[in-house]
Amino acid sequence: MIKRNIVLVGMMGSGKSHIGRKLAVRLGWQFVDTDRRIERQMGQSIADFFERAGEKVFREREINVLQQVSRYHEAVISFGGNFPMNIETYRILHRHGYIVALRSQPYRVEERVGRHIGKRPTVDYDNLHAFVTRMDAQWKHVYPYCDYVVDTTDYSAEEIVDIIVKRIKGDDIVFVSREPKEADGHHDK
Ligand SMILES: Nc1ncnc2c1ncn2[C@@H]1O[C@H](COP(=O)(O)OP(=O)(O)OP(=O)(O)O)[C@@H](O)[C@H]1O
Ligand SMILES: O=C(O)C1=C[C@@H](O)[C@@H](O)[C@H](O)C1
Ligand SMILES: [Mg+2]
Repeated sequence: MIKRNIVLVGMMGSGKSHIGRKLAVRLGWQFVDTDRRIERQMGQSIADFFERAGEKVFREREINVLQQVSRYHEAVISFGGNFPMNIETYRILHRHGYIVALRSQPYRVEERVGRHIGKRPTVDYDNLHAFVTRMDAQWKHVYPYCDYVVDTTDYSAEEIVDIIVKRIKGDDIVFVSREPKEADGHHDK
């Protein structure tokens, strides 16, 4: 299989941003976090942008970022936790991206998401358990379409990076190197 990049998807708090950054460092690739990119483009936090512009505009911005970054070479791309995974977005991701889904047991997601009250605009912090249970049920339908699924409940970031690196070295994937004209030099923090 020939790919250009690795995309990390999964529910909020599964560790996409945390792991993605470290995976990119390990591979010597660029790192893109769609949330951070939107925050940079809009000059405000996701929570503020979402509140001011509304969900529709936020989702359009996410799709716009998806179209920009899905063609990158040698990039680890971490998506937002509410990123609309449907047939259309899946096709765009799958064309150039090796899709790694991060999943975690709901209790761990509750623990991680509950650490930053207010950061994630659509989370119902007053009923976190029920919210995460619903999210977990929705994501279960997405995993079968992904190239690889890693459970991050009980592993450190370093261990998860090791698991992904081992998998991509053994999974008969060739990652096409970046062409100079497409390199944009941006690294998301
Ligand atoms: N394997 C792990 N071990 C310990 N802590 C972790 C691990 N993965 C993530 N975390 C912590 O959990 C929190 C949520 O992680 P992170 O922000 O990476 O999730 P995310 O999947 O990017 O969420 P979102 O979809 O909202 O962007 C962070 O505080 C992060 O440091
Ligand atoms: O809809 C939401 O509440 C969110 C959307 C994504 O960008 C997430 O990454 C963010 O943390 C929360
Ligand atoms: Mg994130």
